[in-house]
Amino acid sequence: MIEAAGLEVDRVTEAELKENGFRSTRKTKIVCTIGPRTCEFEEIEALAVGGMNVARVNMCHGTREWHRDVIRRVRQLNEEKGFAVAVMMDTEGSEIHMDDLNDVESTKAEDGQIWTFTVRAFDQPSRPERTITVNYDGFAEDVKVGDELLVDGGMVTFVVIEKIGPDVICRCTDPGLLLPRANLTFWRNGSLVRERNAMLPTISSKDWLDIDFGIEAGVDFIAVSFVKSAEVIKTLKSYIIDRSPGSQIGIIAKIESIDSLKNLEEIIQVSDGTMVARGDLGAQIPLEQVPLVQHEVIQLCRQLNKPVIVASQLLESMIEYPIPTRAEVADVSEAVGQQADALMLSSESAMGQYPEKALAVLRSVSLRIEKCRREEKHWDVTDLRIVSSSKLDEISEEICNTTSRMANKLKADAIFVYTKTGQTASLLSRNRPDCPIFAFAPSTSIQRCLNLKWGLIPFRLDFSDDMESNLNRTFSLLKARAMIKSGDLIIVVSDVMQSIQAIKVS
Ligand SMILES: Nc1ncnc2c1ncn2[C@@H]1O[C@H](COP(=O)(O)OP(=O)(O)OP(=O)(O)O)[C@@H](O)[C@H]1O
Ligand SMILES: CC(=O)C(=O)O
Ligand SMILES: [K+]
Ligand SMILES: [Mg+2]
Repeated sequence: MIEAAGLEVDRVTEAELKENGFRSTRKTKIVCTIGPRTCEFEEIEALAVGGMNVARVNMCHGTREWHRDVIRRVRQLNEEKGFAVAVMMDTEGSEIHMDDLNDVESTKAEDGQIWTFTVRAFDQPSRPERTITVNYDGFAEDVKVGDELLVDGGMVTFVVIEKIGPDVICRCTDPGLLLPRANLTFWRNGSLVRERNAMLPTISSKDWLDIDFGIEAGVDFIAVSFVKSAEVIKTLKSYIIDRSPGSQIGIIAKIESIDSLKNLEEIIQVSDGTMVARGDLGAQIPLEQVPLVQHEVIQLCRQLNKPVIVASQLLESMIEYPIPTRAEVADVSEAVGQQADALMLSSESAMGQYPEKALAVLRSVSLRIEKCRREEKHWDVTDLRIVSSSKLDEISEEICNTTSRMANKLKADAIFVYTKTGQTASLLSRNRPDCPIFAFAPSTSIQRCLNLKWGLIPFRLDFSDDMESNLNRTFSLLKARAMIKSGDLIIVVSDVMQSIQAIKVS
């Protein structure tokens, strides 16, 4: 962390601020999935230099030791090199998937071939040819002859022709590559079958162990896969408070199960953020509905003051190619234009050939679209609903709304917010103002958590209840580092004092 008498800011952000000026600082945050292609210290560092705000580890893949090493490297990078990269752990969840194919990269299913899906486990040498083990014991009971079995939402399709005890015999009707641990859904008369498989726990026993591991390893966020209702998020939150009192771990609800859609508002309400996990979502609802759900979730999150991540296949072709397709650029532009808090790379950064180039595309598209919105004075006139539960909080909320409008009208250079919990910073971010929001928070864990939110530039700073002295100190520290200059117009708010100040830097 770069530290000058108690003021710490991300090294890359500081450089960007100086180079491009406040207004052209990127507002949309970037999450990168760390995988075999990006797990070494130098590779993670290259992503951090390229603008990664959050590193994601996916517990579907790799061992806990592997993840522990990655998390350690991110921490080390933050400490030694002045970054504030947050760590997000993503749970596996217990939806139905195939086995790891004994670690072969992929296997081809040809048109008309007969394959067996079974709940039996095999030792490597005894596995019969064209046999796939399924992780869910009730599988053979849930499916019926005539059901369609979709691998990865339709990358490969089978039809069930016979059931023999634990074995389900299928014929391939749409050939393609089977990938290790690919997700399986089954469809009857054009509808997704939700039978006993709908009762699978959102957090499996393996997930609980992973969560213990995550708490112990000090992750900043836990993303819960296949959330169906708000209950599971509440249970996890009380579990974490029990295990680790005072914990700042944020819980991200992944919207990827058809069951989550009828409980969206409650789920978002109890979570600390949401991810539109378009990969699995697109295997559970018709594809043409995925963009509509994305739009709805982004709007709802904004209303409920929660950050939202748009994930999966943003730059899928860049797994293999150094440039994206025009359609992918349009998709990224759409998510930035919708003002999602963050965009996420999956395979592109985990195992693709061009992780840094993919990151650069997200960065440049974000900057371009954000600039365009500013130039068009595309200010949001969205009526934000009141999220506070007490009158005092409602006053703070109103102050944040007014501050943002004021900053836009006065063309302020930045908003400064002194925030003990991060809440006031979040209420400002929610307004999506034109200028960047410098958020001063007392701990590095709050600083990292704020790094997921739109437009926030998180600093770590010890501050007191005396706003006058906080301001004097911050201004002189920032001026000394050429991060603000005389003549800049700054609007200041805090959760110490319910007031708005507009200050021209002298
Ligand atoms: N830790 C890891 N070890 C090995 N391979 C990994 C790891 N993390 C990711 N990958 C590879 O990158 C791919 C994309 O990662 P991603 O996190 O999107 O997973 P996914 O399998 O699509 O599941 P999810 O629905 O949770 O995103 C994976 O399918 C896997 O091949
Ligand atoms: C990210 C994720 O889990 C998905 O898109 O399915
Ligand atoms: K996962
Ligand atoms: Mg998923």
